[in-house]
Amino acid sequence: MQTFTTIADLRAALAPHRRAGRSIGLVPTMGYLHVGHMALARRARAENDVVVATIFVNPLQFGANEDLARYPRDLARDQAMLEAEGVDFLFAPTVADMYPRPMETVVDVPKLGSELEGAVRPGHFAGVATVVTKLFNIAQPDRAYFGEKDFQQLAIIRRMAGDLAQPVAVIGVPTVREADGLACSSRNVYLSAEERAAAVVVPRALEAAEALVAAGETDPKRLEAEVRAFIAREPLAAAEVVAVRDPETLAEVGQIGERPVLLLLFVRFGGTKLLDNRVIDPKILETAKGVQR
Ligand SMILES: Nc1ncnc2c1ncn2[C@@H]1O[C@H](COP(=O)(O)OP(=O)(O)OP(=O)(O)O)[C@@H](O)[C@H]1O
Ligand SMILES: CC(C)(CO)[C@@H](O)C(=O)[O-]
Ligand code: BAL
Repeated sequence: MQTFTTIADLRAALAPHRRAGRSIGLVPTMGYLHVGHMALARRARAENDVVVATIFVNPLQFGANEDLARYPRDLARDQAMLEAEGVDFLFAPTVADMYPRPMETVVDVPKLGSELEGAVRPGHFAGVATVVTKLFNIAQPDRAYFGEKDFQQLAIIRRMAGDLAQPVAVIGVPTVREADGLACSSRNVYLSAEERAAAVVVPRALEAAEALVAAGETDPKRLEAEVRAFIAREPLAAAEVVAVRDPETLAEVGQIGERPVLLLLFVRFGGTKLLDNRVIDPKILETAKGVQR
């Protein structure tokens, strides 16, 4: 695997492959990689001739009081992990390589980007959309891979790529979890031992919600309240976002019944944010009940 830090060097490495008609898969990350990132890399490896991973802790998507300076980093370990997955090129620019002058241009998906996590982190999703557009322009991939754990981010990137006719297929990859169900996340390293043990309440809350829907809950507001109460039983957890939404549009839903719904969680443990979500399909739950009977 070759590592590049400048836009020009990555483009020069990709040019002969593009001329030869080879497909390019892109895996954008902020580094400090874990098995969730590896699932993205593996999928990209399986579906493309050339795989490019990127590691860039993007200042545009961090708020003034967020963890930009202390975001975990370990380039040597990340390189070894990507190499083991058969990634061809790593693009790991510095902030000066990526943004040689202050960015004047912003890509924003303002409606989707200002609610849920976006309401708690103003400007965050515009920073994401802007850097992802720039990464698309730099690598010009045929396919780009993003985790479903960051469900709202994936929805925003899909919408952006569609609205702007960006010539890339945006592919979502299912969430990879630790043994106890907690979604793998780079920021999990911030958790103290007590917080890590308590964090299992997040996947458990998703399971509890599914059980409530299976038992007949149809009111999204009541389900949200029940999930909030479930999380509140864990004293170290502070639920910022508990939302039942349409999985396609992220719009609010009137009733849980015919169509699948998304339950989206953003829960803080101390200063650490954890995201998780689950698509709950009442029809499948109904069928499963029938099979058990
Ligand atoms: N557990 C996971 N399973 C699948 N994909 C994941 C998982 N965690 C992260 N990803 C995806 O990897 C890509 C890069 O994410 P990022 O580098 O921010 O990692 P992260 O673990 O989500 O970090 P953070 O803890 O900062 O949110 C994103 O598309 C993200 O959705
Ligand atoms: C997509 C991304 C790499 C853009 O900086 C980041 O938001 C992430 O790691 O999810
Ligand atoms: N994984 C999403 C990137 C962020 O929280 O900044």
